[in-house]
Amino acid sequence: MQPPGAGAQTSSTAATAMTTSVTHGSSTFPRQPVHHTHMGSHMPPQHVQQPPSQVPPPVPPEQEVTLSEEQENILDLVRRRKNVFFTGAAGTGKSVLLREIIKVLTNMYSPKEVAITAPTGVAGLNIGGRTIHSWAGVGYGKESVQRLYDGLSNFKKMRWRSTKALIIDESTRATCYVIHYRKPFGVSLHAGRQSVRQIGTHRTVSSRGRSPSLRIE
Ligand SMILES: Nc1ncnc2c1ncn2[C@@H]1O[C@H](COP(=O)(O)OP(=O)(O)OP(=O)(O)O)[C@@H](O)[C@H]1O
Repeated sequence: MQPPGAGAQTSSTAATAMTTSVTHGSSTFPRQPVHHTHMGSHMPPQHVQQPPSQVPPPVPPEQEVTLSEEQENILDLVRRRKNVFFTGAAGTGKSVLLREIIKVLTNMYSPKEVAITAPTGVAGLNIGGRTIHSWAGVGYGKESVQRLYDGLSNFKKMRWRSTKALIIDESTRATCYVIHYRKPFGVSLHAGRQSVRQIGTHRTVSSRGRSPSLRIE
């Protein structure tokens, strides 16, 4: 699944493993190019086998992860402040990569400047975040931009303005967006350059014949 306007450009690494493409200036937010990556045909899904023993094994301490070349390439795009969309089949290492992305972003910016979100509460909790609707403070997001904006509390407006990077982890769709903001949200809203037109669910968006995904324009 790709947002509207996505083109295709083969990545320099692992030609069979993933493709990377960049969108330019369509009506889809963000306006910055978005790198689209499909992860992992070289990494087969992993099936965890439970040991036959009755005694559960001790929980190992969190270990340093050595990322695969594919994961490292995507992380590098994030380090270079590129907007990234990545997807991949189950077990291809998206969650491991996302944890590293969060570490990089919270070092690059500050933890308060990184919004970690997901379309559902459970998914949000899995990554230490919250729902995109709750973070944005827009409820179901069905109203016009102006009404949504007018309904934001000062606290929420401040949160929008101070956010430097937005992560939307659509784990149920095996996709993840990482979006850097060069301009503060609030200013952009006022300037009308980058605006929230709609934050909707699959149903509200697809019923308008657009991308079947949570979408920010
Ligand atoms: N770079 C890595 N080094 C070692 N193990 C890894 C690496 N990346 C992923 N794994 C392991 O591969 C397995 C699958 O990874 P992960 O859970 O991140 O995949 P996923 O794509 O998020 O899967 P799902 O879509 O099912 O949630 C896990 O056991 C994880 O620890």
